Amino acid sequence: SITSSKLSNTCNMHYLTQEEAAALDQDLFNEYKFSVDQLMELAGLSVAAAVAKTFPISTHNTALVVCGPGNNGGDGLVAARHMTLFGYNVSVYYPKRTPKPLYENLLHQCKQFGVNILDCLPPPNELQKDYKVLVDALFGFSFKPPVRESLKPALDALIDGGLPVCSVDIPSGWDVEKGPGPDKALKPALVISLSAPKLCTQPEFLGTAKHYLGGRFLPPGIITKYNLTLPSYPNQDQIVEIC
Ligand SMILES: NC(=O)C1=CN([C@@H]2O[C@H](COP(=O)(O)OP(=O)(O)OC[C@H]3O[C@@H](n4cnc5c(N)ncnc54)[C@H](O)[C@@H]3O)[C@@H](O)[C@H]2O)[C@H](O)CC1
Ligand SMILES: [K+]
Repeated sequence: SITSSKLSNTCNMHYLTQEEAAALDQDLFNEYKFSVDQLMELAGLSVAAAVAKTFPISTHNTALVVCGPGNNGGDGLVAARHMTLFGYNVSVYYPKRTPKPLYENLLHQCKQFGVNILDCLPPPNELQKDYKVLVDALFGFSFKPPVRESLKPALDALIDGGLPVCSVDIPSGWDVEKGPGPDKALKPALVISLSAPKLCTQPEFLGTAKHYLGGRFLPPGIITKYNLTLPSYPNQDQIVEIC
């Protein structure tokens, strides 16, 4: 039945702690010799694929991607480029830029592909005028609450924009393990867990949000080491739904 397949898809899933997520990431770089660009490209591509599947261009052709200072923001820059290739009209808001070639190059590529880079954020109540969907690439698994003042307006835009939000890896502002705090929290419509889901993406926290797994790059040794029980990706797909 639908119920039992839903249970089998989530009940025995191993959700990562913040420490495990960081250790797994480090293993990919140190033990498996991946470069961050390689993984970010696949992560960002899977984000774009999940957004397009959930909010098709036929109904949601304009998107704003809000990017933070770390690799979660980098995934957002990659996703923005791929969404442009898919035909979306994409804008990026990237208020706190880290001066590293990786991010500078990704931003440069966005510009070359016709992504509109915003200097300032429209007030939350005006976002609905220009956009149909928001992508939350503000914070990922390294976030420690509470959010600092400088990035609060960016988070508030995602919370108060009145638009569906697609969160990259975790919903920004949430505790990576404990989920949304007692204060006003983001309520995403879609979460794309990258490589493996973190504790805050358990069904009790996500409620009715759609949940996809992306970042199809884990070597078998990592799956064994971290006891991961992940759904299998269909065919050549970059994403798989976690029901
Ligand atoms: N292994 C994988 O699956 C891969 C995932 N990727 C993505 O990388 C992020 C994690 O990236 P990381 O650079 O470690 O950190 P974050 O982007 O989560 O954020 C760090 C950034 O945010 C600042 N910050 C932290 N706490 C706060 C706060 N309370 N207020 C304001 N700012 C805060 C911090 O100073 C840093 O600047 C993962 O989630 C995936 O999205 C990789 O792309 C590929 C491999
Ligand atoms: K996020």
